[in-house]
Amino acid sequence: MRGCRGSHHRAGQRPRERARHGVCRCRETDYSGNASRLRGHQRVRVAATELSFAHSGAAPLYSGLSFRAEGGDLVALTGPSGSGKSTLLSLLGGWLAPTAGTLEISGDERVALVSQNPHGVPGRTALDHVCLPLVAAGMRRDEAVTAAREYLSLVRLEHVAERPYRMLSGGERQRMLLARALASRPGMLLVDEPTAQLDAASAREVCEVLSNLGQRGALIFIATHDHRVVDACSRVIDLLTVVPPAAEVSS
Ligand SMILES: Nc1ncnc2c1ncn2[C@@H]1O[C@H](COP(=O)(O)OP(=O)(O)OP(=O)(O)O)[C@@H](O)[C@H]1O
Repeated sequence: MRGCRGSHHRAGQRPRERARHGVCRCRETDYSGNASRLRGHQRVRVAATELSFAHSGAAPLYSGLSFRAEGGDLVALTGPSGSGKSTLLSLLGGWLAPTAGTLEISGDERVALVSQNPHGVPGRTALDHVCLPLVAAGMRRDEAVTAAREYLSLVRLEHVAERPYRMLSGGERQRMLLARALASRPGMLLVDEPTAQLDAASAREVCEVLSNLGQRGALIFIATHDHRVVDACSRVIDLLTVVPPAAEVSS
């Protein structure tokens, strides 16, 4: 296994290429099917220093945004619509580069994104979806099935493992995609508005799952408007206060 290199995203630097579902430049060869441990990677650390970002031709979304976070943190990104929550996820994922300041990421850089609108293959089962990143990473199919069942159980979906995607509810789809993202064993998990499309009961289930995931060692950033999601998080970065001055980071 080869270690991940740390990276700086500096102002003016081209965003690096990165696969959306947690494939990094290191080789991950140790798949045992045990869903409960992170192997061979140091916990990710993120340090944003005096970060500014503006989309081309637009006013800055934030300037002077500074925060630190590391594996095990469950961080809510809050702020009104248009304050730049999804944009900050893209900066953290390396798909955008800061306009000024630095975003330093070291340790386990593997990243996975769960987007706001769940997508899946209608006829494929939940189990198939979670197996995919495991098989793609070289795991044998039978081992992948065992591991995928563990990830599904982590998000309380073992009972729908054999159900096709088209028959899953909105909340089940979100949780299944969280399980699939976790199956790629990211150091950092980026989640965009996980409860936006959900009714109260499904949103509560997703919050409970997110709260448990925070204890697994990955660094999780969640862009959200939902106070229930914020309550499930251990830290909050409020972008309301960085349009444009300084971020308020509370524990
Ligand atoms: N590619 C782009 N080019 C120019 N402007 C963009 C681009 N992407 C987003 N924006 C603008 O940047 C601002 C921040 O968008 P972003 O999606 O990050 O906000 P948000 O806080 O996640 O919003 P919401 O809560 O509504 O999802 C918005 O005004 C949006 O229109």
